[in-house]
Amino acid sequence: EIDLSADLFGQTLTSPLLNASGVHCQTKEELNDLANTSNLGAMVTKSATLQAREGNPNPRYYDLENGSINSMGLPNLGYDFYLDYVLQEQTKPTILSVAALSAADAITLLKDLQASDYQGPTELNLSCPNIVGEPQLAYDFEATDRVLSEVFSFYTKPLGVKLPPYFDLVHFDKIAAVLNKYPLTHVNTINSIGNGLWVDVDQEQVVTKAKGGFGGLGGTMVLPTALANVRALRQRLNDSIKVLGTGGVTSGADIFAHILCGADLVSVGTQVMKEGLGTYDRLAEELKAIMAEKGYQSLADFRGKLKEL
Ligand SMILES: O=C1NC(=O)NC(C(=O)O)N1
Repeated sequence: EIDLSADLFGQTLTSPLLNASGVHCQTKEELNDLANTSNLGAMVTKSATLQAREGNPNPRYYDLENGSINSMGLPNLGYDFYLDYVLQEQTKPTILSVAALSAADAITLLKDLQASDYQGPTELNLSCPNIVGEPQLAYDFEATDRVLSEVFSFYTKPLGVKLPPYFDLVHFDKIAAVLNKYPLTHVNTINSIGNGLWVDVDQEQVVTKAKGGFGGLGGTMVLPTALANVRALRQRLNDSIKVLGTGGVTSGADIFAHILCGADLVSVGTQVMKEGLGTYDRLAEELKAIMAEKGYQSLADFRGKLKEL
Protein backbone atom coordinates (compact mmCIF):
# COMPACT_ATOMS: atom_id res chain seq x y z
CA GLU A 1 0.00 0.00 0.00
CA ILE A 2 1.41 3.41 -0.93
CA ASP A 3 2.19 5.51 2.14
CA LEU A 4 1.95 9.31 1.74
CA SER A 5 2.62 10.01 5.42
CA ALA A 6 4.97 12.84 6.34
CA ASP A 7 6.21 14.51 9.49
CA LEU A 8 5.34 18.06 10.55
CA PHE A 9 7.69 18.87 13.44
CA GLY A 10 6.79 15.72 15.34
CA GLN A 11 3.20 15.37 14.12
CA THR A 12 2.57 12.58 11.60
CA LEU A 13 0.48 13.77 8.65
CA THR A 14 -1.47 11.41 6.41
CA SER A 15 -0.54 13.56 3.41
CA PRO A 16 2.44 15.85 2.67
CA LEU A 17 0.14 18.49 1.19
CA LEU A 18 -0.64 21.90 2.64
CA ASN A 19 -2.37 25.03 1.34
CA ALA A 20 -0.12 27.90 0.34
CA SER A 21 -0.53 30.68 2.88
CA GLY A 22 -2.96 33.25 1.56
CA VAL A 23 -5.17 30.78 -0.30
CA HIS A 24 -8.48 29.91 1.40
CA CYS A 25 -7.13 30.61 4.89
CA GLN A 26 -8.14 34.15 5.90
CA THR A 27 -11.51 33.71 7.67
CA LYS A 28 -12.78 31.19 10.21
CA GLU A 29 -15.03 29.66 7.54
CA GLU A 30 -12.11 29.19 5.18
CA LEU A 31 -9.90 27.71 7.93
CA ASN A 32 -12.71 25.31 8.89
CA ASP A 33 -13.02 24.29 5.22
CA LEU A 34 -9.30 23.45 5.20
CA ALA A 35 -9.68 21.44 8.42
CA ASN A 36 -12.36 19.39 6.63
CA THR A 37 -10.42 18.93 3.37
CA SER A 38 -9.31 15.36 2.69
CA ASN A 39 -5.74 14.78 1.57
CA LEU A 40 -4.70 18.13 3.03
CA GLY A 41 -2.24 16.90 5.68
CA ALA A 42 -1.71 20.24 7.36
CA MET A 43 -2.75 23.87 6.88
CA VAL A 44 -1.23 27.34 7.06
CA THR A 45 -3.06 30.51 8.10
CA LYS A 46 -3.06 33.75 6.12
CA SER A 47 -0.02 35.76 7.23
CA ALA A 48 -1.18 37.73 10.26
CA THR A 49 -0.01 41.25 11.08
CA LEU A 50 -0.26 42.93 14.51
CA GLN A 51 -3.31 44.91 13.41
CA ALA A 52 -6.00 43.64 11.03
CA ARG A 53 -5.56 44.89 7.48
CA GLU A 54 -7.95 45.63 4.63
CA GLY A 55 -5.16 45.02 2.12
CA ASN A 56 -4.81 46.56 -1.31
CA PRO A 57 -7.79 47.77 -3.38
CA ASN A 58 -9.50 45.44 -5.84
CA PRO A 59 -8.84 44.07 -8.39
CA ARG A 60 -5.98 42.38 -6.54
CA TYR A 61 -6.07 38.77 -7.76
CA TYR A 62 -6.16 37.76 -11.41
CA ASP A 63 -6.24 34.28 -12.88
CA LEU A 64 -3.91 33.63 -15.83
CA GLU A 65 -3.72 30.79 -18.35
CA ASN A 66 -0.40 29.69 -16.85
CA GLY A 67 -0.85 30.80 -13.24
CA SER A 68 -1.87 33.88 -11.32
CA ILE A 69 -0.86 37.39 -10.37
CA ASN A 70 -1.79 38.90 -7.00
CA SER A 71 -1.37 42.12 -5.16
CA MET A 72 -3.42 41.33 -2.05
CA GLY A 73 -1.44 43.53 0.36
CA LEU A 74 -1.67 41.22 3.39
CA PRO A 75 -5.40 41.51 4.08
CA ASN A 76 -5.99 39.62 7.33
CA LEU A 77 -8.11 39.61 10.48
CA GLY A 78 -5.14 40.44 12.70
CA TYR A 79 -2.72 38.43 14.81
CA ASP A 80 -5.11 38.05 17.78
CA PHE A 81 -7.71 36.31 15.60
CA TYR A 82 -5.27 33.74 14.22
CA LEU A 83 -3.64 33.15 17.62
CA ASP A 84 -7.09 32.42 19.02
CA TYR A 85 -7.76 30.08 16.08
CA VAL A 86 -4.63 28.00 16.59
CA LEU A 87 -5.16 27.92 20.38
CA GLN A 88 -8.89 27.25 20.51
CA GLU A 89 -10.18 26.10 17.13
CA GLN A 90 -7.62 24.08 15.25
CA THR A 91 -8.53 20.46 14.51
CA LYS A 92 -5.84 19.79 11.88
CA PRO A 93 -2.08 20.40 12.30
CA THR A 94 -1.70 24.12 11.57
CA ILE A 95 1.23 26.44 10.95
CA LEU A 96 0.58 29.98 12.18
CA SER A 97 1.88 32.39 9.53
CA VAL A 98 2.88 35.87 10.71
CA ALA A 99 4.15 38.95 8.89
CA ALA A 100 5.21 42.44 9.86
CA LEU A 101 5.58 45.75 8.10
CA SER A 102 8.70 46.53 10.13
CA ALA A 103 11.34 44.65 12.08
CA ALA A 104 9.99 46.31 15.24
CA ASP A 105 6.51 44.93 14.58
CA ALA A 106 7.94 41.46 14.00
CA ILE A 107 9.70 41.59 17.37
CA THR A 108 6.57 42.86 19.12
CA LEU A 109 4.44 40.11 17.59
CA LEU A 110 6.90 37.31 18.34
CA LYS A 111 7.45 38.52 21.91
CA ASP A 112 3.71 38.26 22.43
CA LEU A 113 3.69 34.81 20.83
CA GLN A 114 6.58 33.72 23.06
CA ALA A 115 4.57 34.79 26.12
CA SER A 116 1.40 33.07 24.87
CA ASP A 117 0.22 29.50 25.48
CA TYR A 118 0.80 28.64 21.82
CA GLN A 119 3.47 25.94 21.47
CA GLY A 120 2.89 25.00 17.82
CA PRO A 121 4.78 25.83 14.61
CA THR A 122 5.00 29.42 13.36
CA GLU A 123 6.20 30.73 10.02
CA LEU A 124 7.61 34.25 9.74
CA ASN A 125 6.82 35.62 6.29
CA LEU A 126 9.89 37.51 5.18
CA SER A 127 8.81 37.81 1.59
CA CYS A 128 5.50 39.54 0.92
CA PRO A 129 6.07 41.49 -2.31
CA ASN A 130 2.85 43.50 -2.25
CA ILE A 131 3.14 46.06 0.53
CA VAL A 132 3.35 49.45 -1.15
CA GLY A 133 6.71 51.01 -0.39
CA GLU A 134 8.04 47.96 1.49
CA PRO A 135 10.81 45.67 0.19
CA GLN A 136 10.82 41.89 0.46
CA LEU A 137 12.95 41.72 3.60
CA ALA A 138 14.67 38.44 2.71
CA TYR A 139 16.34 40.05 -0.29
CA ASP A 140 18.40 42.03 2.24
CA PHE A 141 20.70 39.39 3.76
CA GLU A 142 22.10 41.66 6.50
CA ALA A 143 18.62 42.86 7.55
CA THR A 144 17.38 39.27 7.64
CA ASP A 145 20.36 38.30 9.81
CA ARG A 146 19.64 41.20 12.20
CA VAL A 147 15.94 40.32 12.54
CA LEU A 148 16.59 36.61 13.12
CA SER A 149 19.39 37.40 15.58
CA GLU A 150 17.04 39.54 17.65
CA VAL A 151 14.13 37.07 17.35
CA PHE A 152 16.20 34.10 18.50
CA SER A 153 17.58 36.09 21.42
CA PHE A 154 14.18 35.44 23.08
CA TYR A 155 12.06 33.09 20.93
CA THR A 156 12.29 29.43 21.95
CA LYS A 157 9.27 27.91 20.20
CA PRO A 158 9.16 26.25 16.73
CA LEU A 159 9.80 28.92 14.06
CA GLY A 160 10.40 28.80 10.33
CA VAL A 161 10.58 31.43 7.60
CA LYS A 162 8.76 31.99 4.26
CA LEU A 163 11.29 33.00 1.64
CA PRO A 164 11.05 34.79 -1.68
CA PRO A 165 12.54 33.08 -4.73
CA TYR A 166 16.25 33.68 -5.39
CA PHE A 167 17.70 33.66 -8.89
CA ASP A 168 21.46 33.66 -8.29
CA LEU A 169 23.51 30.77 -6.88
CA VAL A 170 25.54 33.19 -4.74
CA HIS A 171 22.28 34.46 -3.25
CA PHE A 172 21.39 30.86 -2.30
CA ASP A 173 24.81 30.66 -0.58
CA LYS A 174 24.23 33.94 1.24
CA ILE A 175 20.72 33.31 2.53
CA ALA A 176 21.63 29.74 3.55
CA ALA A 177 24.67 31.04 5.45
CA VAL A 178 22.37 33.36 7.41
CA LEU A 179 19.64 30.79 8.04
CA ASN A 180 22.09 28.08 9.15
CA LYS A 181 23.04 30.30 12.09
CA TYR A 182 19.59 29.89 13.68
CA PRO A 183 17.55 27.00 15.14
CA LEU A 184 14.84 27.24 12.48
CA THR A 185 12.34 24.39 12.13
CA HIS A 186 11.93 25.00 8.41
CA VAL A 187 12.04 27.22 5.41
CA ASN A 188 9.04 27.53 3.13
CA THR A 189 10.18 28.24 -0.39
CA ILE A 190 9.01 29.96 -2.60
CA ASN A 191 6.73 32.90 -2.07
CA SER A 192 5.35 34.37 -5.30
CA ILE A 193 7.79 35.78 -7.85
CA GLY A 194 7.45 39.43 -6.91
CA ASN A 195 6.48 42.31 -9.10
CA GLY A 196 5.49 40.63 -12.29
CA LEU A 197 3.16 42.50 -14.64
CA TRP A 198 0.28 41.27 -16.80
CA VAL A 199 -1.15 43.25 -19.70
CA ASP A 200 -4.73 42.90 -20.91
CA VAL A 201 -4.13 43.62 -24.59
CA ASP A 202 -7.82 44.12 -25.44
CA GLN A 203 -8.26 46.75 -22.72
CA GLU A 204 -4.67 47.95 -23.07
CA GLN A 205 -4.34 48.02 -19.31
CA VAL A 206 -3.00 46.19 -16.27
CA VAL A 207 -5.18 43.66 -14.40
CA THR A 208 -4.53 44.51 -10.73
CA LYS A 209 -4.92 47.94 -9.14
CA ALA A 210 -2.17 48.47 -6.57
CA LYS A 211 1.38 49.43 -7.54
CA GLY A 212 0.42 50.15 -11.16
CA GLY A 213 -0.41 46.48 -11.74
CA PHE A 214 2.82 44.95 -10.45
CA GLY A 215 2.11 41.77 -8.45
CA GLY A 216 3.35 38.40 -7.27
CA LEU A 217 3.33 35.53 -9.78
CA GLY A 218 2.18 32.01 -8.93
CA GLY A 219 1.04 28.84 -10.60
CA THR A 220 2.59 26.61 -13.21
CA MET A 221 4.77 29.37 -14.64
CA VAL A 222 6.84 29.48 -11.41
CA LEU A 223 7.46 25.72 -11.10
CA PRO A 224 11.06 25.76 -12.43
CA THR A 225 11.95 28.57 -10.03
CA ALA A 226 10.26 26.80 -7.13
CA LEU A 227 12.08 23.52 -7.86
CA ALA A 228 15.41 25.33 -8.11
CA ASN A 229 14.88 27.06 -4.76
CA VAL A 230 13.82 23.83 -3.03
CA ARG A 231 16.86 21.99 -4.45
CA ALA A 232 19.39 24.78 -3.79
CA LEU A 233 18.25 25.35 -0.21
CA ARG A 234 18.04 21.64 0.57
CA GLN A 235 21.65 21.29 -0.66
CA ARG A 236 22.82 24.21 1.54
CA LEU A 237 20.75 24.11 4.74
CA ASN A 238 21.50 22.08 7.88
CA ASP A 239 19.56 18.79 7.94
CA SER A 240 17.75 20.08 11.04
CA ILE A 241 15.98 22.69 8.90
CA LYS A 242 13.06 21.17 6.98
CA VAL A 243 12.10 22.41 3.52
CA LEU A 244 8.47 23.07 2.63
CA GLY A 245 8.19 23.32 -1.14
CA THR A 246 5.70 25.83 -2.51
CA GLY A 247 5.14 27.00 -6.04
CA GLY A 248 3.85 25.83 -9.37
CA VAL A 249 2.13 22.58 -8.34
CA THR A 250 -0.72 21.56 -10.66
CA SER A 251 -0.23 17.77 -10.76
CA GLY A 252 1.03 14.75 -8.85
CA ALA A 253 4.15 14.82 -11.00
CA ASP A 254 4.90 18.35 -9.74
CA ILE A 255 4.63 17.14 -6.14
CA PHE A 256 6.91 14.21 -6.99
CA ALA A 257 9.42 16.68 -8.47
CA HIS A 258 9.33 18.93 -5.37
CA ILE A 259 9.99 15.95 -3.11
CA LEU A 260 12.69 14.63 -5.45
CA CYS A 261 14.36 18.06 -5.04
CA GLY A 262 14.26 17.60 -1.27
CA ALA A 263 10.92 18.96 -0.08
CA ASP A 264 9.59 17.41 3.14
CA LEU A 265 6.11 18.82 2.55
CA VAL A 266 4.53 20.55 -0.45
CA SER A 267 1.99 23.39 -0.52
CA VAL A 268 -0.41 24.29 -3.28
CA GLY A 269 -1.97 27.72 -3.86
CA THR A 270 -2.88 28.97 -7.32
CA GLN A 271 -4.22 25.60 -8.48
CA VAL A 272 -6.62 25.57 -5.52
CA MET A 273 -7.85 29.02 -6.60
CA LYS A 274 -8.57 27.53 -10.04
CA GLU A 275 -9.91 24.08 -9.14
CA GLY A 276 -11.10 24.30 -5.52
CA LEU A 277 -10.26 22.25 -2.47
CA GLY A 278 -10.90 19.01 -4.37
CA THR A 279 -7.47 19.62 -5.92
CA TYR A 280 -5.88 17.87 -2.94
CA ASP A 281 -7.73 14.58 -3.60
CA ARG A 282 -6.69 14.65 -7.25
CA LEU A 283 -3.07 15.48 -6.46
CA ALA A 284 -2.83 12.73 -3.82
CA GLU A 285 -4.23 10.15 -6.24
CA GLU A 286 -1.87 11.26 -9.01
CA LEU A 287 1.12 11.11 -6.67
CA LYS A 288 0.18 7.61 -5.47
CA ALA A 289 -0.17 6.42 -9.07
CA ILE A 290 3.31 7.72 -9.94
CA MET A 291 4.82 6.10 -6.84
CA ALA A 292 3.11 2.78 -7.62
CA GLU A 293 4.35 2.92 -11.20
CA LYS A 294 7.91 3.50 -10.00
CA GLY A 295 7.73 0.96 -7.16
CA TYR A 296 8.08 3.48 -4.30
CA GLN A 297 6.29 2.72 -1.01
CA SER A 298 6.90 5.95 0.87
CA LEU A 299 8.07 9.54 0.24
CA ALA A 300 11.39 8.75 1.91
CA ASP A 301 12.11 6.26 -0.88
CA PHE A 302 12.76 9.14 -3.29
CA ARG A 303 12.99 12.38 -1.26
CA GLY A 304 16.04 14.42 -2.25
CA LYS A 305 17.24 11.79 -4.73
CA LEU A 306 17.22 13.92 -7.87
CA LYS A 307 19.93 12.59 -10.13
CA GLU A 308 22.42 14.79 -11.99
CA LEU A 309 23.85 13.94 -15.36
O1 LIG B 1 3.50 36.95 1.10
C1 LIG B 1 2.61 37.20 0.27
N1 LIG B 1 2.73 36.74 -0.99
C2 LIG B 1 1.85 37.04 -1.96
O2 LIG B 1 2.05 36.64 -3.11
N2 LIG B 1 0.75 37.78 -1.65
C3 LIG B 1 0.42 38.03 -0.31
C4 LIG B 1 -0.27 39.35 -0.12
O3 LIG B 1 -0.15 40.26 -0.98
O4 LIG B 1 -0.89 39.49 0.96
N3 LIG B 1 1.51 37.93 0.60
